[in-house]
Amino acid sequence: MSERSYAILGTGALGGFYGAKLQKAGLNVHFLLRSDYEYVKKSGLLVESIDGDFTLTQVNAYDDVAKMPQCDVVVVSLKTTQNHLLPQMLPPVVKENGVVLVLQNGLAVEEEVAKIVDNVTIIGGLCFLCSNKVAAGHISHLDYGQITLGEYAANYNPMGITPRMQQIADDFTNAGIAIELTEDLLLGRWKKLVWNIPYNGLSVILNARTDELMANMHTRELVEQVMYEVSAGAKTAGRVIAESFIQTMLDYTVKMKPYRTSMKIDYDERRPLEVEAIFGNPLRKAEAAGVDLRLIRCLYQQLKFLDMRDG
Ligand SMILES: NC(=O)C1=CN([C@@H]2O[C@H](COP(=O)(O)OP(=O)(O)OC[C@H]3O[C@@H](n4cnc5c(N)ncnc54)[C@H](OP(=O)(O)O)[C@@H]3O)[C@@H](O)[C@H]2O)C=CC1
Ligand SMILES: CC(C)(CO)C(=O)C(=O)O
Repeated sequence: MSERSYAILGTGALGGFYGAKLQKAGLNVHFLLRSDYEYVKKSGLLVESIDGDFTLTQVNAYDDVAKMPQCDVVVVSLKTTQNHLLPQMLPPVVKENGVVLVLQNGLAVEEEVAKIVDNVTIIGGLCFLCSNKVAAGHISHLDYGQITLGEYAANYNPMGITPRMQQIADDFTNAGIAIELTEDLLLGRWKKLVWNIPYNGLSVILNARTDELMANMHTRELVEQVMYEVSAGAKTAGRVIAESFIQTMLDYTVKMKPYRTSMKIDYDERRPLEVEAIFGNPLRKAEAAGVDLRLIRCLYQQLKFLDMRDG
């Protein structure tokens, strides 16, 4: 059994799910909560999952990072809209030579983390997970769950497969979470954006689920065009996304259960949208390389309007 301790910063749909699985497998896990703190401290966490439901009647729950022990691995699972809190949250909770594991969607979060903490390994994880928090301490895992891990280095230079990645992968695998390792985190992040940019954006702008976007020939074509533009964005960072990958993402979504994307759920719940991490950062990176991603800019501008008006 691994001796590594884990801190989960943001016990929601994703952090609550993976953190609960790690604790169930016997790891020492510490959960930071906000509105659910009192409930979870008293009653624990319930995970309803396609892989089998389970309850953790006792969890280490905290409402303040200052009360948490320093941990070997700190999982960042807040929405990126809360990342302005990371400079206060991360330093007290991560051990010297520990790991910060960023499991959020979007681009360039690892760069932000690197400005906040020294002497730590930063690993990014691309999560193919469909999970929602449906009530206090109650997570509903609907589909998938695989994480692709990649280690961060300055300028996103590819790091290959490192022993630290392997150790974390072992902990997650032992907890029943499927893990893939990537030698190039930046390529992994752009590949994840091939899905998130068209579906998260269009689901909000057009008030549509993934199956609706794929069933209509006009939106199906638009999704594909946006995917190709994401691939053009990746190219500005020197990363090549194969055409076959775009086809795979389209096929994967057709086969997916009709899904309300995470951004659509946030919009419907009147929560802030992760527009900057998922759309703004890729746009700015491409722009800095002299390329204007016009379709993505058009989605960005509409999402900013909706986020400011309704969020
Ligand atoms: N859900 C999914 O299936 C997937 C999510 N992702 C990504 O994972 C990240 C997390 O998303 P998700 O889990 O869905 O979001 P959630 O909103 O469900 O979870 C975030 C949690 O962070 C908590 N939180 C926010 N601010 C604080 C604070 N100051 N102190 C303590 N806790 C805080 C929230 O508490 P409160 O309950 O009070 O709001 C919430 O429970 C996002 O980047 C998302 O894009 C990626 C792939 C799939
Ligand atoms: C790809 C998917 C559906 C699950 O990982 C997702 O990232 C999202 O809804 O934001």
